[in-house]
Amino acid sequence: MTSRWTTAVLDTDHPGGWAVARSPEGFLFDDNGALFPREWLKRQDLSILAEHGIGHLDGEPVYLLELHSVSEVPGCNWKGLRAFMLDGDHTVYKVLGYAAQIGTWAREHRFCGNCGQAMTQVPRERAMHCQPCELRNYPRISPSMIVLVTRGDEVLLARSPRFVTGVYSTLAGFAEPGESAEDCLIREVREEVQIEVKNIQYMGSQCWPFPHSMMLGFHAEYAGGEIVCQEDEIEDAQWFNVHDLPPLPASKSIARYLIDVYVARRLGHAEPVLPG
Ligand SMILES: NC(=O)C1=CN([C@@H]2O[C@H](COP(=O)(O)OP(=O)(O)OC[C@H]3O[C@@H](n4cnc5c(N)ncnc54)[C@H](O)[C@@H]3O)[C@@H](O)[C@H]2O)C=CC1
Ligand SMILES: [Mg+2]
Ligand SMILES: [Zn+2]
Repeated sequence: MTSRWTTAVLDTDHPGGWAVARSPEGFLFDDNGALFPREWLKRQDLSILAEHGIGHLDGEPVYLLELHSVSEVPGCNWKGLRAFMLDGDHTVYKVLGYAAQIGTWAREHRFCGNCGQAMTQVPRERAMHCQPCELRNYPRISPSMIVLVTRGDEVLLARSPRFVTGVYSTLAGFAEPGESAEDCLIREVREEVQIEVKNIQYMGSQCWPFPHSMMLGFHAEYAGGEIVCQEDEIEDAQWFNVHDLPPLPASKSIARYLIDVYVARRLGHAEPVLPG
């Protein structure tokens, strides 16, 4: 199956195509969604900080207008990326997730971190460049491990104080320099719940644009210890029976996929497919 959305570095001097607009309050949308005819969108009263050509959707070029501030566009509203993830077309959410990461990265790399001078976009490449020190910055991607720890019919799920009320999810955390994926997973599980794990198995990966994670998903078996929640990070953690699960994360997340695969295996049901 060919993908409907492919990323590319497009020349902003070319007219036409679709555009999305992003302000501190999220993406602009109307009854037709978040993609607007680009020439029409650029005629609206928007405070444009930068324009980026980001890829092709169904063969049509797509641009991002990154705005300084929110503005009124008749018939339109603004909403955050998470709302687009929770309802709406998954491909459009992927376009917006990519747009959000490129927009944030370019905005936060307007000046060189080494000498403080203004940086410029490298033509035909997704990079910011400082001429005096020859420094190049590329979009940031942070590897993060996410793991479902299981013990027979039970799965270990936890709550962060940041989660929606009642929702429990798998354990996750960012890799530190020098760590392997397995080292990171073992450390995160120890830090967050003081549990030891064994038989670590890689399950799949997913790009997660909150803010710029590359989630590597694993399954691991319980090897020892009693649950002790990390102060401030983990509000509650429990072993849940696969027949009696709490409210779970959003259906397209890798966290949910890891849980759904394990439950399907225990119950002998067909396994789900990881959303891209
Ligand atoms: N797609 C999914 O199903 C899920 C994704 N996640 C994502 O996994 C990632 C890691 O999860 P957390 O439990 O929040 O991580 P975590 O357990 O490592 O704690 C987060 C803290 O780590 C620090 N940190 C270290 N390295 C960082 C980096 N490169 N970028 C940002 N903060 C860094 C910050 O102080 C941050 O507050 C997040 O992006 C989160 O949104 C988490 C659960 C489910
Ligand atoms: Mg964590
Ligand atoms: Zn510099």
